[in-house]
Amino acid sequence: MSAFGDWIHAAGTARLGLWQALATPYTAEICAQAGYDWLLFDGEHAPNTLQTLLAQLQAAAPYPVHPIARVPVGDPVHIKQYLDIGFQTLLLPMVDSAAQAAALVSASRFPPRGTRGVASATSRVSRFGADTSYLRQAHERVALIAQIESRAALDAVDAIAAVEGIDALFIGPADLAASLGHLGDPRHADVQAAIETARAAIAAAGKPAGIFALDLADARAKIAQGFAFVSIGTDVGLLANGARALLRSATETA
Ligand SMILES: O=C(O)C(=O)C[C@H](O)[C@@H](O)CO
Repeated sequence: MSAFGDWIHAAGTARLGLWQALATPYTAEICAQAGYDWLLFDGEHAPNTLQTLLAQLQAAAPYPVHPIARVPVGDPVHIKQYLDIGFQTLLLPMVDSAAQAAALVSASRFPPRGTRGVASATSRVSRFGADTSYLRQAHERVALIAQIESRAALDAVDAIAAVEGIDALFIGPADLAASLGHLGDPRHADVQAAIETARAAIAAAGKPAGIFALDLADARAKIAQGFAFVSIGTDVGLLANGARALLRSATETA
């Protein structure tokens, strides 16, 4: 198992994460000191740029939390840029085949193992050249998580999980539901059955299975189901739901 997989399983319980979509270093630091095992910084569905992601990564750096970044699309450009600013673990959306997964692994590795461009003298990840071991060790430090969130990905989950260099797989219920014909209904029985099938296949391949939980009850259920790393909430949800709940409480008659 990879170093990331070892880290996931070292706790002996599910690693709990919080989704970051507010795209600000201030809220990232607030969440980083809250005690979560990992934070997901979303480059796909949040108003993030490379600069905002860098600022959030720097804000979280002093805290014992594992930063994971989701690239907007799995391509060599975003992989290269996200790794160069210092993310070591990337979540790759919409991985639908083993061939696609293998190409993404190659994009994350320096030659001769892959095709990642080299700029360690100016990159934060190698401490701007001070970490002279980075080039040799990068392929061992980088972890890639393939998102399983389509019918095609379900059909290929065994092959994707078998790809060397894919350290873990992560299920996206919203997109999976849409792909299965249940747009907006990730709790549909067909979707939940597909999620369990994928989870079992990932576990059988010896790799950690992660998932985005729909709410706290779903998070508890997914942990009990055997998911190894679970996003149990979002920063946006905490703020939006908390703001509404406070107003309701303040205006309710005693
Ligand atoms: O498909 C999903 O579900 C995910 O990948 C998680 C969502 O994208 C997350 O942004 C919450 O909506």
